[in-house]
Amino acid sequence: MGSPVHRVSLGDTWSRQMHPDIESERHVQSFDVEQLTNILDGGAQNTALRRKVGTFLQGLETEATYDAATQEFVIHSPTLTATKWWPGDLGRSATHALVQAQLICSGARRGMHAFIVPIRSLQDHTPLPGITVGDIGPKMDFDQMDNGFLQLNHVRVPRENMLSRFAQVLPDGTYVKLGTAQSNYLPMVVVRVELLLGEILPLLQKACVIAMRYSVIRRQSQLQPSDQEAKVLDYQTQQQKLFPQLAISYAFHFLAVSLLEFFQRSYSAILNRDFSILPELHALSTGMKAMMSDFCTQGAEMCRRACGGHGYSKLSGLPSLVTKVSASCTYEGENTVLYLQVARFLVKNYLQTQMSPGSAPQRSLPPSVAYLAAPVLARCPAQRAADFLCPELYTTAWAHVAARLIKDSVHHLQTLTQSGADQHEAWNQTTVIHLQAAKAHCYYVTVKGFAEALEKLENEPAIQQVLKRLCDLHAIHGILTNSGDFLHDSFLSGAQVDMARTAYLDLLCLIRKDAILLTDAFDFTDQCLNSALGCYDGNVYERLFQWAQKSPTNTQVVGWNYKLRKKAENRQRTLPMRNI
Ligand SMILES: CCCCCCC/C=C/C(=O)SCCNC(=O)CCNC(=O)[C@H](O)C(C)(C)COP(=O)(O)OP(=O)(O)OC[C@H]1O[C@@H](n2cnc3c(N)ncnc32)[C@H](O)[C@@H]1OP(=O)(O)O
Ligand SMILES: Cc1cc2nc3c(=O)[nH]c(=O)nc-3n(C[C@H](O)[C@H](O)[C@H](O)COP(=O)(O)OP(=O)(O)OC[C@H]3O[C@@H](n4cnc5c(N)ncnc54)[C@H](O)[C@@H]3O)c2cc1C
Repeated sequence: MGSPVHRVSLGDTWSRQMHPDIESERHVQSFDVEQLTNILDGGAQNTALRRKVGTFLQGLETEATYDAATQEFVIHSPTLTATKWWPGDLGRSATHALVQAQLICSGARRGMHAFIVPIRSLQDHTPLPGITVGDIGPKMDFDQMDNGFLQLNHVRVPRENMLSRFAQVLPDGTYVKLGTAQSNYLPMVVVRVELLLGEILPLLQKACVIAMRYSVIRRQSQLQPSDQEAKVLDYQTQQQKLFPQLAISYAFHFLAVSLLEFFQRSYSAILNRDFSILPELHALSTGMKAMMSDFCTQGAEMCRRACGGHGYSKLSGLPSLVTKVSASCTYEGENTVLYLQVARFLVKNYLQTQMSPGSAPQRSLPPSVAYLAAPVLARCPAQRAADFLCPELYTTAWAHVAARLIKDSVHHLQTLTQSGADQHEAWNQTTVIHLQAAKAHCYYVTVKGFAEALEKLENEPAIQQVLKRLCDLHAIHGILTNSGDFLHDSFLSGAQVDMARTAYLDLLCLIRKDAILLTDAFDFTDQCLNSALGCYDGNVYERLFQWAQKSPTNTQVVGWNYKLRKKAENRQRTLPMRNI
């Protein structure tokens, strides 16, 4: 099989021939890889477009006080701790910033609004009056990015510089609200939704590609005494490390795509000032950002460790992927804070289901939490391992656990408030339980989303079959790693957990034969992977050796040692003469 030119782009001599160990993985194809890539991209045209272009955004925050006399906003960061820290491109490059600031007009605080603020001269790029700006210094990664700090000392901008789709300040300072208080948070939703597919998920997918390809090249020990050394991917424990990461990569892909579609459908309604959909959109985008960044970080680290010593080498590309994806647990909202936003949404909706008919106008629950009102199934009906390969069974199991944990968290909250605790204190004392409930809800959403995405692939039976195995694995992996939650109220018995494990181990064997193809379908170029372990052709050791030669220790330092030695020799020769 030849090397698709869009994947193999390093142009080195090794790329011209396939390593037989990776070539054999692609010899018999149970599905069409290009077709799966097209499905992931949402069509062949999008694949072609993606191969041409991988964006991102920024935001800021402080105080903006309206001065009606001059029709300007005075933007000010009043203390050292109000200094904005972190925005990308701010350190050296940006000429303007979009500042998220607390609006103060006619003496009242109106919440967060966005303002365009010029920060550097367009003539000589020096900071404008009142602006203190610079680079924040060394970071764990993103060295190429000039993340910056910004202080604004009573900087004046015209009234027109406030973004005013959802709120306006009239010349006399009258505040006109066109949306809800929450609509000013919409930009966070937009960025979070876009980051999932644009930045966070590809980092795990790349780590999977690298670790999977390396695992069919790396041979170590024997499976049978007479055999040649086995590919490490043939070890069950290696499969257990990597296949859940592959499954999650696909689960998150389909979920992020459906979230993007939901966002696009909702966005036009929001622009037309229908905000009814915003709470669910917020909860979904926030929960998915938190869950994806958590799992992608753990998954990328698992892939790194699955590559043994070479995974620790920067030439593998894996350390950089791990440190980059780790940042996503913090930026665009720290994950604990985000999960608690989801919990707030869950509590509200659960309480809605508890309202007695007639006590308040009943509204239907948003689709993602409709399970809270579904009839309760006390026991899982599974009787054999194969029953755990039924999407309806495991989706229901996840809904059951999420609903129980949400109910439990509300119960704890209510018990504390009924015993006289202040509402905020009661919330804080139950946040660990809320966090657990929010995480279970998010897992349920991914399982349901993956299963629904597969239903739409009925015209691609081969791809549907191979992806269903990943969907099953994702759902069962979660059940096994959280088995305590499923056993807690005897929804699952110990015997049923054993059945789930049997189904899980069988799936590892089935996924093994398609593992390389499933990672090929992500369609990363060698250039984009930038990994000596993960190139399409599998020529790992040749490339590692070649790349190691380029290490400064092997080039400049040799010359440097030589110069030092020469200098020392010269000194030895000249010193005695001087002494004379
Ligand atoms: C190549 C590398 C790429 C790297 C790019 C990195 C770029 C990074 C950029 C950034 O990091 S920009 C900074 C991002 N900052 C955040 O995301 C802040 C995170 N914090 C929060 O989201 C907080 O929760 C909060 C919303 C700021 C808290 O504010 P507040 O205390 O006012 O809120 P609450 O009382 O919790 O909620 C009030 C109300 O608003 C609803 N809500 C909250 N957030 C949103 C939202 N995004 N969209 C819609 N609605 C939202 C919340 O549910 C509450 O509603 P009710 O329950 O009262 O109805
Ligand atoms: C690589 C990178 C790029 C970034 N780029 C940008 C950018 O372009 N623009 C921008 O504006 N910002 C950017 N940021 C900043 C980022 O948005 C913030 O760091 C992030 O939102 C977390 O806020 P914080 O640093 O104040 O954390 P903190 O809020 O100080 O969090 C510290 C700890 O406190 C806990 N905590 C905080 N509040 C609560 C709560 N209510 N309940 C329970 N626990 C809580 C957190 O869980 C965490 O454990 C970037 C950050 C990074 C790392």
